[in-house]
Amino acid sequence: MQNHSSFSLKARIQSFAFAFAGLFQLVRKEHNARIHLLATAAVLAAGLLLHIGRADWLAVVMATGLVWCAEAFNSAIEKLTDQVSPEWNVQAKYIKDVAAAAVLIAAITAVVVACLVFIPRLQAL
Ligand SMILES: Nc1ncnc2c1ncn2[C@@H]1O[C@H](COP(=O)(O)OP(=O)(O)OP(=O)(O)O)[C@@H](O)[C@H]1O
Repeated sequence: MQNHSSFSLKARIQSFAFAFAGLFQLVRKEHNARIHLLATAAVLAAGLLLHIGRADWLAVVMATGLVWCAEAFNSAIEKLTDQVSPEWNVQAKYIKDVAAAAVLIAAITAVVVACLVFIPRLQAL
């Protein structure tokens, strides 16, 4: 824990370092994150190959970021729940299922965006 009374550039830079370490841990430990990494690489490659436009890139980047955010929060909530309630508990089940639903919603959104962006491009080939 740090003293938050005064602004410190060093502390801000350290916060970024912690956040990047969290991202690294997410990819290293969470199997779903590796699937997201593959999907992100595939979508970026498809965007470059199919020369999608600026508005399409905006949608693709937003949808991809949404999935990564949801996965990061879901993983953190899972770990926190395991810490607070290691035994089977109906509330723990609810919390984990709803957190997982956030990833599902984000993933469905990303699939819809990918269909809207890429299907017309593929049809035009
Ligand atoms: N302590 C618990 N109490 C009640 N149900 C739980 C508990 N832990 C897990 N569950 C149930 O099992 C499901 C899977 O939980 P788990 O923590 O294994 O996540 P997961 O979806 O397998 O995530 P990942 O594959 O990323 O590890 C939860 O969505 C929930 O329904």
